[in-house]
Parts: sequence; C-alpha cells; structure tokens
Amino acid sequence: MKELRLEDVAVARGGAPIVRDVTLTASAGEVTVLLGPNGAGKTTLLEAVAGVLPLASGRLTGDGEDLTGLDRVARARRGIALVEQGRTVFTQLTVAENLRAVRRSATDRTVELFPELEKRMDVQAGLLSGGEQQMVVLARALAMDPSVLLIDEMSLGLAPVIVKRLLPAVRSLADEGCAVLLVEQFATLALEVADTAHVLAGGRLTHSGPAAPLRKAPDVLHAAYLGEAVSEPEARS
Ligand SMILES: Nc1ncnc2c1ncn2[C@@H]1O[C@H](COP(=O)(O)OP(=O)(O)OP(=O)(O)O)[C@@H](O)[C@H]1O
Repeated sequence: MKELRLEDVAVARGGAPIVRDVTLTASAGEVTVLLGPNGAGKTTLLEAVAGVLPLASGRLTGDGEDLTGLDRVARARRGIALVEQGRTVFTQLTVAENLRAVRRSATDRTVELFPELEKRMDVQAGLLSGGEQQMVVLARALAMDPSVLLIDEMSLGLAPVIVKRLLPAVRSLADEGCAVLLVEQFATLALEVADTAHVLAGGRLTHSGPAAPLRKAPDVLHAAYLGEAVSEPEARS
C-alpha cells in the first residue's frame, strides 16, 4: 500500500464522540506524526485505523480502495500493523522466541535494525530494559512485513536518550518504504524524524503541515496543543 487516507473520520467510544473531522494521509516512505495533549483522541484514532474500533463516520482508503468496512484481521492482511501502547512482549519467552513467534527469520532483520539485541536473543524478554523491550515490540511488528505501521507512544515511560535511539529506527523503516503513522509525546524528537505533522486537540486536527517548519516554531505547536486554529509557520510574519 502506498497511501493510507482518512477522510472526515469520526470515532466514538461508548457512544461518546471522541474524534471528528479528521482528514489525513500517511504515505509510503514517510513518517507522519500525530501529536497532541493527553486525552486528545490519538490512541482512539489509531485504533480506528487498525480496525480495533469502528469509524462512526467517514472513510478509510488504501490506494483508493475503501477499507472502512474491513475488520482488523482483513486490514492486517492489507498490511496495516498496530504497535499498541505499552510494551507487550511475552515476558516469559526469550527475545528470539518472541520474534520467531511471528516469523522464523525475524531475528536476522531485528539484528540489522537493533544490533544491541544480538547478544540478548536468549534472554527472557521480561528481563530486558524498557527500551530493549520496545525494540522487540517494533521488531515483531516489522516481522509482519507491514506496508503501514501505526505506532502508539512507544516512548511511554522511556528516557529521552532511549527515545533518541528508537526514533531513527522508525525513520529507517519509512526510508525502506513503509508508511509510518506515529503517535508520540516527545514532540521535538518526533518532529526530527517526521515528514508531516498533525496536531490533534479535543478530538480535532488543529494543525496539519510539513514537520520541518514546526521544529523551529514551538509557539505554533503550543497553540495547536491548546486547540487554537493556527496558520502555517512559514506564513507568519
Ligand atoms: N475505553 C474507553 N471508553 C470510553 N472513553 C475512553 C476510553 N478510552 C479512552 N477514553 C476517552 O477518550 C478520550 C481520548 O482518549 P485517547 O486515549 O484516544 O487519547 P490520547 O490522545 O491517545 O491520550 P493519551 O496520550 O493520554 O493516551 C479521553 O477523553 C479518554 O478519557
């Protein structure tokens, strides 16, 4: 899949509208970051894209094909993978077993991306550091060979120095052709690897545009987090 598109998407939880009017595209070869304050609806939106939650209205398409009516399994078959919040490794299994549970050859690819895991393959995943566990989670998602990777706050509970190690790996996945849609709380770090940025506040997009200008415009980002309608940073005087 080269292009995943959300058109006027609304999502509800327990009958309560959480996300509305979201239109955005995630393209192959790019990192699209979704920023925004806690409770804005970012997880809700990713879950709706993955098919965990239904869309209340709007459309989801992959290269023009309507995916809206497909369930999670059918979307996964189309190449959409979700890395959920929380480091969901099998703690009792070794790193290698965690990876092989998805695909036998997954360990080779993992070592390419995260050489530090090479010596940890026979260690129980539950004994790894948080950062290493997140590497295993990412590697498992990759083993499914997704064309669209949805990543929900992989940095939760991790130190910025670890996040700095993980985000370039996410960038390299996009460079290899994956369309990455990344939800991230470390906005500054995420913008460094992103091509396009969207800010979700109060369930609506308050900013959409290229990531690069936002790196130098914390005030624009701040306003978007507060839910204010904002102009493109380049357009400001
Ligand atoms: N299972 C649920 N049932 C009902 N409402 C929920 C449920 N989970 C989350 N919510 C509500 O939906 C809103 C959006 O939550 P969501 O987790 O999508 O936001 P988020 O932007 O990902 O925030 P965070 O960064 O805190 O994870 C919040 O107001 C939250 O209270």
